[in-house]
Amino acid sequence: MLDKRLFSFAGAKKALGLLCLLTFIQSLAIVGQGRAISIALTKLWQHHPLKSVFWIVLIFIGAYVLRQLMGVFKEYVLAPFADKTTGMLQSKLTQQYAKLGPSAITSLGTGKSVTLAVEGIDQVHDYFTLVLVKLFDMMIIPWVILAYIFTINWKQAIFLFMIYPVIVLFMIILGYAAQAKADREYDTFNRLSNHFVDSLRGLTTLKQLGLAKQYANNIYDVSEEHRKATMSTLKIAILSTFALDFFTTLSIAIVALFLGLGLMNGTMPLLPALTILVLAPEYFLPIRNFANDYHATLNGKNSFADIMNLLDKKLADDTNIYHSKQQQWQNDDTLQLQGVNYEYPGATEPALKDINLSLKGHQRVAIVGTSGSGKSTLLNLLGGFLIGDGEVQLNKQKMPHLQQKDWQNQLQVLPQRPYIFHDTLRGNLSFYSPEKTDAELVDALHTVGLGEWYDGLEQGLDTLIGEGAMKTSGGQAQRIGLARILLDQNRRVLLLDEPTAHLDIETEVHLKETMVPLFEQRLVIFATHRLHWLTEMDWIIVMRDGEIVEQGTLTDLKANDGYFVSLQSAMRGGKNA
Ligand SMILES: Nc1ncnc2c1ncn2[C@@H]1O[C@H](COP(=O)(O)OP(=O)(O)OP(=O)(O)O)[C@@H](O)[C@H]1O
Repeated sequence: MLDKRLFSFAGAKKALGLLCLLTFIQSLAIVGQGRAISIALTKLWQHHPLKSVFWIVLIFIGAYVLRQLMGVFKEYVLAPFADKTTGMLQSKLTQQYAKLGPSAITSLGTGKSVTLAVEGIDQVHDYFTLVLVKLFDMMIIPWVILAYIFTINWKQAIFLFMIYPVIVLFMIILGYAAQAKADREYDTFNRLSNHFVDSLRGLTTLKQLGLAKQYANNIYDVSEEHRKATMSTLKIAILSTFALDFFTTLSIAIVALFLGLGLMNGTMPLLPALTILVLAPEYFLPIRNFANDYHATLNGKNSFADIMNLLDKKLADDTNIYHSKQQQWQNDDTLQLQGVNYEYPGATEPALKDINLSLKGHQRVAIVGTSGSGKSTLLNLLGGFLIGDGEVQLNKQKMPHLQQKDWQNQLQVLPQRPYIFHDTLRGNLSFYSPEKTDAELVDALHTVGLGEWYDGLEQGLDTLIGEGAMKTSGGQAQRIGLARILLDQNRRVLLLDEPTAHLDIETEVHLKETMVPLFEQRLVIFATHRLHWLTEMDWIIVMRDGEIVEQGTLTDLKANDGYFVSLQSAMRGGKNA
């Protein structure tokens, strides 16, 4: 019903303690209000003058006002707690995304990650403000009322006490049914978010392939599924409201019947009978309110659980084991992997199996293999973005993984498509090296072959680029990525994940001229399909199905006449190498 992790937040105990106190005062006000109206009505029924009920009506009004005021105060207590906690959750969640890295976002789905951090947080806010109040009402108000009724007529109190678990049982059964439906609704909503974001990002590809309409139908199908899931949750919600209303009304009717019989045969005076009758609906009201809002906040409960599970995900806490002697990767520095395996969460097969390799100094290393052989996974593992098992050594120093600050501070990464942020050209070039002057940035642009393009920009380095601004071509984005590397001479380990895979051969040839000089004085690890790069490399690692099947120099591998040679002939452009 309530996630225990809620109590671990700062201020939770104080807010909940206050909520408890205010609800208790409110329950006394409810009893006072019921008692006062019953006394007033009894007096009037017994033909007392109107004047005689003046004070008691005033007490009734006072109790009523107190009850409403407590309701308002409860919101005042809870709203700041919910605002503060959800604000903190949102910032922790975005920080956690950054810490978990791109592989976690990919497995969660970009759409869901964004929805969770925006809409999910709003749902959690509703969950906090609605459910907590109703839950405390349910835990306190009925029992104060029952205790008071017990002092008036213990038999009626026992009847009300006995009927309560029956209603709770109904609520639990319907709650379980609603939870299952709401889980499906939440699932389809997340799928819809992922589909929608995916199709927006891949719109160009979809248009090019003429699949935009088919994909739109696909989104329509998922949204229909979501609509149906929402409707079936609502059906359960309405059914449960009806069932609870029916049973509570029936229980009140039974109480009224016994009270009426008691009045008729003279065993029960009017005042206590009327007091019990007025208080009986108040006794059931909190559980009805809780059940009504419970369905509305199930998505908030699911989002809260998802957010907390993400925040509870274990991060590597041993990221400071490696201490590099120098700030820069030196020619005698070494990196070794022994028996390293990696399996993606939920995968049936490991993506990397028993990896053994040894790299040294300013070596240029290529990783080759067919698609899906594990090149990117190995590169991500070497960069410390994925953590596998097995032994890793940096400069003969053993460590459990490569998510080491001192190692990662030496890395530069050039992926297939460098991300161009929605920022000025200056910001996009210099966020790794903000100390660079404009002249140095312009120099770097000329070096990577963007001089002509830059000269044509009216606003120069102040030109806004990226999404929602001036678009850059694949080749231009790749050159901007290269300029970033060029500008940061401190980092001396270069990880390249098929940086030219999406470029035409002409652009690739031009880029190659700029890239090769960057390989000087660096440890270069280059995953590639294009075999013409291999002549630039000192060492080649050949992968198949997650394993390293061969490694050596190009000459050695050719002479071996093993898997590499058949791979080479299977790949187009093999003649280049
Ligand atoms: N995020 C992921 N979750 C689950 N499995 C994954 C994930 N990324 C890759 N894999 C699987 O791991 C294996 C290795 O993938 P990887 O991307 O490392 O291959 P690759 O050699 O780089 O392929 P390509 O040349 O096509 O980029 C593949 O079977 C792939 O399906």
